[in-house]
Amino acid sequence: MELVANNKVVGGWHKRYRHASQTTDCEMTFAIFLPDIASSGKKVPVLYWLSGLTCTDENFMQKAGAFKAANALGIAIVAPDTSPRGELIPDDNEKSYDFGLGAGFYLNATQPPFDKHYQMYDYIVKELPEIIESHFPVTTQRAISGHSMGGHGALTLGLKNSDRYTSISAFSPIVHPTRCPWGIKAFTGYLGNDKSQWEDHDAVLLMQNKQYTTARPVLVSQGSADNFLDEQLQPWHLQKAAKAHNYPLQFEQHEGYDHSYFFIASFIDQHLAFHAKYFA
Ligand SMILES: N[C@@H](CCC(=O)N[C@@H](CS)C(=O)NCC(=O)O)C(=O)O
Repeated sequence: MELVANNKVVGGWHKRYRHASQTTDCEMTFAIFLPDIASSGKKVPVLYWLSGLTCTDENFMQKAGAFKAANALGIAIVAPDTSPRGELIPDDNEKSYDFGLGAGFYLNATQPPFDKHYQMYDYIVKELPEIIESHFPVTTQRAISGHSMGGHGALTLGLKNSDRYTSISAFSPIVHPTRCPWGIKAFTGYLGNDKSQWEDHDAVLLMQNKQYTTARPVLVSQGSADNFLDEQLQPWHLQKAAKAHNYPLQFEQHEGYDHSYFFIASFIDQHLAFHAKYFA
């Protein structure tokens, strides 16, 4: 693992690492925030943060303003990239922002030419935690959160791996990707035309079909002035599924907030406190 950035912040450390990933068969970069108590050797729990379309590990670390609260709560935060990267990694022919590089959708692609490297599900759920837990002073307590495409990732990975994550949260998530343009485009490209293969990656369907062993608590925050709300995000589908199945979903709509990191920066402390409750 190569250390590519090392910044002291609020008494803790922000670090970026590059490493060869066996899962995505390319070099990957991730960032980790370690609170100050980790420096004295105390092991801390980890929140995995999954970013949205066009992002890298840097967006959250630079814009969310999560360090002070994470430091006070004694939580490490890991922010992976949103897709495999590099010259040889296949991209969308049109180089659009919502498919290919920067848009891995946190699933294992089955369709060539994407299947070789776009294995983000296995990278996030298996390979990355193994790396984190063997190199850093962390416990095996994990929570998962994310934004937009990363909110979809947090919900689907969290629901499907309720033995691995104690709580789940999301900002402005894509909740029903089998029914919105971003999801349909990504699932067609990565998973093919057989829609039965898509169901396993749709938070609403996972909730409806009770595809979880333990109903881990979920917090979802959504801004009312989000320009993707009606066409892409449609959180009411998740609210309806949760209600129908008595799933512990805490859904909060916030007036006037948009889709940006200004919204995330406004409520990240609340999300961190939510996760800390279940780490305890
Ligand atoms: N039209 C936007 C769509 C992408 C977008 O809004 N991305 C969100 C996640 S879905 C984001 O976090 N962008 C990066 C940032 O704000 O730092 C663009 O082309 O950048």
